[in-house]
Amino acid sequence: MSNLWNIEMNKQNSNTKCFEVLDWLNRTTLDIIGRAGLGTDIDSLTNPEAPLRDAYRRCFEFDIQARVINGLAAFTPLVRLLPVRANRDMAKARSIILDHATRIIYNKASTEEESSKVHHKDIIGLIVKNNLTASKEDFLTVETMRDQVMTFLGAGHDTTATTAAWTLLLLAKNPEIQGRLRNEIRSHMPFLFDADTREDVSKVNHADVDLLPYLEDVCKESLRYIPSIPMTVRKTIEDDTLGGYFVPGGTTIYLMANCINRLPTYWGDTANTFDPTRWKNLPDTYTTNAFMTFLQGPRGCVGRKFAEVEMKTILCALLSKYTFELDANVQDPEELKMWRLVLRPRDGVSLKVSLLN
Ligand code: HEM
Repeated sequence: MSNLWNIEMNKQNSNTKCFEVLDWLNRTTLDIIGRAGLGTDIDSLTNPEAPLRDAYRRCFEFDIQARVINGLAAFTPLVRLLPVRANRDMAKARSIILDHATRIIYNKASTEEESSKVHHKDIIGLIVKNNLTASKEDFLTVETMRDQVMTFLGAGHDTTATTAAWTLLLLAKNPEIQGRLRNEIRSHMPFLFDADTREDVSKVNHADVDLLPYLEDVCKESLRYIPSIPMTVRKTIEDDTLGGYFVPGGTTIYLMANCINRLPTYWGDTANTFDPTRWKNLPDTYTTNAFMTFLQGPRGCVGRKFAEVEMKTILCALLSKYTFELDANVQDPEELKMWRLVLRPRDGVSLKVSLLN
């Protein structure tokens, strides 16, 4: 991504340019989940109109018709049958994603013979390989594996891209936090700041983003402050009592991560402030379940560690090359938060990006 940004800057003979970073990050994380999760090159970075990227763009359309149809469909699924553009777009997007997922599985399966010899590292490669020797009960059908591919593609890129984009916005709003973070990255990974060494594989392979404590706190704080999945739904399986209220079995519960993550009851008076230092000084009222960005428990996000490492890696790569400032020509994206599967700004996140001196 940063190499492509440099090309764009060079075209304008400038060291500074405004980029809509959310779209760029979406393409980056789609390519990453393609390679790391599915062992396939999606190439949406070099080809912004790649069919898969286009399909996800359609899924997240924010125009008025899409908003009305999706809002109504939450209560009356029959609305999905109406012959309107928003439904046709969703159906087309679904068929493109299904088609890609099916092709990925068939490509993997066709190399089954060799796969027992190949050292697969991607998740689907490992699943296909495991299937070769799986017992009857553990054997996965092509349809099940295809659904896994679709889940990983869907769950595994937009969430991380949106969080990374919000983080860059928060860093642009807080230059002192951005500066402190860059200093930490410089002291742990000086090679990233030198054009001759930043892509040196032997150095990159030895770098460990989990060793940077302030980076950890910035990421956790950004994930707390703006959770990319702000709400999820569960149904109670039996009668229970919650916070003193009787809740009958079968009740639908809306879990509002964006509220819980900012409740002063747990986080104290500064709950509504973006402050990475809070993580070194949590109040006694804090509890693990006050952080609901990935949910908690056995049905929490299985990709949490992957997402955290991915986010940290992206931040190290970008902050070692650029500074980020607010784009004075656009409304503050935080004022334009909209929820459509993930909580993203209506017009994306446009930032002024400048090459570091
Ligand atoms: C910042 C990034 C991410 C956030 C905030 C996030 C958040 C979540 C949340 C809240 C859920 C539970 C949804 C529900 O049950 O209603 C979930 C589920 C899931 N996530 Fe993530 N996720 C992120 C990144 C990822 C990544 C990178 C992957 C894949 C590598 C991934 C894979 C999954 C899968 C497979 C599930 C379904 C788990 C299940 O139902 O048992 N997620 N995620």
